[in-house]
Amino acid sequence: MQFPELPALAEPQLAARVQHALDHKTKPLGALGRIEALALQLALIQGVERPAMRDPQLVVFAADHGLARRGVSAYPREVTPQMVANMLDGGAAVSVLARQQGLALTVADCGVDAPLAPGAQDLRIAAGTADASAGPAMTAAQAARALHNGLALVERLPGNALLLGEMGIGNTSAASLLMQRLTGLPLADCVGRGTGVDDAGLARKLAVLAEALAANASAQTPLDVAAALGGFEIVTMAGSVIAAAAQRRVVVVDGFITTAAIALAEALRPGVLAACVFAHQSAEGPHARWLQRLGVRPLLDLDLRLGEGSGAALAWPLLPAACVLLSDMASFESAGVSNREP
Ligand SMILES: O=C(O)c1ccc[n+]([C@@H]2O[C@H](COP(=O)([O-])O)[C@@H](O)[C@H]2O)c1
Ligand SMILES: Cc1cc2nc[nH]c2cc1C
Repeated sequence: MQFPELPALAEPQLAARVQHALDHKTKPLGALGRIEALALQLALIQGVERPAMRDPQLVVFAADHGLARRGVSAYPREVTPQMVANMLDGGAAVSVLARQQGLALTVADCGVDAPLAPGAQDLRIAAGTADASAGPAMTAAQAARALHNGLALVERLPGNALLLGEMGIGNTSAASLLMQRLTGLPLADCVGRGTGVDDAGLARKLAVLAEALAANASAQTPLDVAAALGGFEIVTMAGSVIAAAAQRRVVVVDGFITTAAIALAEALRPGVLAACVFAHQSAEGPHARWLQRLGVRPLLDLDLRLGEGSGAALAWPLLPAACVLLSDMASFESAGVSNREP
C-alpha cells in the first residue's frame, strides 16, 4: 500500500523564528506556558510563522466489532447504530459540542452492523468485523480498503484541522489489543473498563482479549496487525490521519481509541505524530501510559471517557486561541513596553 509523503513538520529555522516572536511578546518570558508550545507546533505543522485555523472538521468514525458479541462491553451492540442516528439527529454530546464550537460534523460509517443511516458518509467495509478472538478481525484487503477510504475522505474535506471522534461498541477492546501489540506492554496494562464493565466484566474482557492475541500471534507487519486486531473505524481513521499530516492539517486526537489510530498511523507512516495535538487524557485506565509511551502530553485532563470526539471538541478553542496570540499580540518593541532586565 502506497502512502503519501509527509512534508518536514519540524523545520528548525522556522522554529527559531517563531520561538523568537513568542519570546518577544508582551508577557514575562514563557508565561503563556503550554499555549506557547501549541502555537509553535501549529506554526511548524502549517510551515508558516502565523498559523491560522480554518474550517475545522470533526469526523466521527463508526463501526461494529465482532468481539462485542463476546461480552466485552457494558452496553449492547445495537447502541452503535442508535448513537450514529443520535449524532446525526443532533442529540449526542459531540453534536451539541460541534454546534457550539462551529465545527463541521461528519459521521463516517466504516462498518456499522445496520443499514446506512441517512446523512452518514458511506465508508462501509462490512457489517462489523469478524470476532478477533477466533482469528483476524478483517482480511488484509479489507484493511487496505479502510486505509484508502480514510485517505480519500480527508481529501474531500475542506479546512486545515481534522478532529477525530469515534463510535463503536467494543472498540476499547480493539484499541487495547493494538496497544499491546504496538507497545509490547503486558495485556493487563493495556485494558480498561471502556463503557464501564464491572470487576467480573473486566476479568472476562481480559480473558477474551488474551484469546484474540493468541489467535492472531502470527500477524507481524503493521498492516497485518491492523487487520488482525481490527476496528474498521480505527483503520479508516489511521488512513485519514496519514492524509491529514501529508496535507499539513493539524490532527486533534480525542481519547483512547483515537490514540490507537494515531499509534497505528505512526507505525504505518512514521512522522505523522508531529501533526497531532492530543486533546485530553481519557479516564480509560491505560490511556495515560500510552500517551507517555508516545512521548506526548495532552492539553486537558477532565476524566472524560465518552469518545465521539467530545474531548477533541472541548479542547478545540485552545488552538485558534494559540494562533491569535502568536499573530496578534504586541511585542515589547511595538508596544513600547520595557522588557526584562538583561
Ligand atoms: O475515548 C475514550 O477514551 C473512550 C473510553 C471508553 C469508552 N469510549 C466509548 O465507548 C465505546 C467503547 O466502549 P466499549 O466498552 O464498548 O469498548 C465507544 O463507542 C467509545 O466511543 C471511549
Ligand atoms: C450511550 C453511549 C454513547 C456513546 N458514545 C460513545 N460511546 C458510547 C457508548 C454508549 C453506551
